[in-house]
Amino acid sequence: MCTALTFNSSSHYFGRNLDVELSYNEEIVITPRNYPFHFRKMPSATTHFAMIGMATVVDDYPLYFDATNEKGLSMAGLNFPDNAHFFPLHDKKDNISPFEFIPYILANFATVDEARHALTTINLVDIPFNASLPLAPLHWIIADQQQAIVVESTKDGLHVFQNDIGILTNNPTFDFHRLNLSNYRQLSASNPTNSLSNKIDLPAYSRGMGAIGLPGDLSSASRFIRATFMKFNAVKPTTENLSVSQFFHLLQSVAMPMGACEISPHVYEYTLYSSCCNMDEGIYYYKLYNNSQIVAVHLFHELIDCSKIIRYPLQHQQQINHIN
Ligand SMILES: C[C@H](CCC(=O)NCCS(=O)(=O)O)[C@H]1CC[C@H]2[C@@H]3[C@H](O)C[C@@H]4C[C@H](O)CC[C@]4(C)[C@H]3C[C@H](O)[C@]12C
Repeated sequence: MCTALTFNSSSHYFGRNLDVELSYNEEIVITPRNYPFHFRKMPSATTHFAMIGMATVVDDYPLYFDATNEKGLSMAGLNFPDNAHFFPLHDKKDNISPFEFIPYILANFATVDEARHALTTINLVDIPFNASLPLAPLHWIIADQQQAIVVESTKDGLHVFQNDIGILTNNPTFDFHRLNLSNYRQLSASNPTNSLSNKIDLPAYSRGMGAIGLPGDLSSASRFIRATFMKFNAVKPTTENLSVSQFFHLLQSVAMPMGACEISPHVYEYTLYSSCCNMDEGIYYYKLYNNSQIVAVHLFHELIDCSKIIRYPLQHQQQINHIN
């Protein structure tokens, strides 16, 4: 499972947990402005916005999981199995394959409004990258510094939802998660008063009782609720380091320790990485399951006018600060 979220504090932040049972040899990849994106059914983009994100590189092509472009527009793909449906070629539409979707949107657009407009003519076409990398059944969150949307291509067509929560998890469809939130409207960060009965003495024996009923399990429905509760109650720090730290705490509240989610005997889904991208400064921070140190890669520290992708392998070594 996965969880993506936006958070505005000292800057604007976008990130996600990638929860899965295996690695795809992902790394941090910067695609500079002059890297030629050759789309299967659309004209190539030879100059475009630069972007930074997590991707698997195959045949010099960045297969992004999530990324942010130089304007701050950000996008992440999350599993949407059984619901995701991609269509045959449509000769009156802009045919984009799911693996091209993040590059296409981030290469061409600066804002969610621009992306939303482009989506009116996009057909997510069922062309896989190659025979060994089939279509990934995803839905996507697209966010800028002001707003977010969700894109879901299902059997009945392409749906674009305004996402006023700025959170996405997995199945079922986004409209379910949005409505399901109403079931939790009684949750509170402060201790509740006794509204059960004024005839019974019900002492608040602990702090945190306003969150009794907050689902603690790992299902996508529960992670959506938990991430929303944490995000909307989160204090907004005023410095970069504290904001990044706060962001990773929000993601940690919906992360998966290895062993808690068994998908087949002795195979576990776990949080491979957590990311937090500063959308204003183009800084991609990440943590790995076995390296809790925050690593940062800066888009604007590179020559973003060049034409070759720039790759930073993930730093898997745990960094422990032994102080005696
Ligand atoms: C499995 C990942 C999503 C994680 C997630 O949401 N898990 C939830 C599990 S579930 O709710 O319980 O089903 C997705 C996110 C991005 C995906 C990758 C990106 O789309 C890039 C390429 C696309 C190719 O078509 C397939 C390989 C791939 C490299 C994808 C592999 C895999 O499907 C990824 C890594």
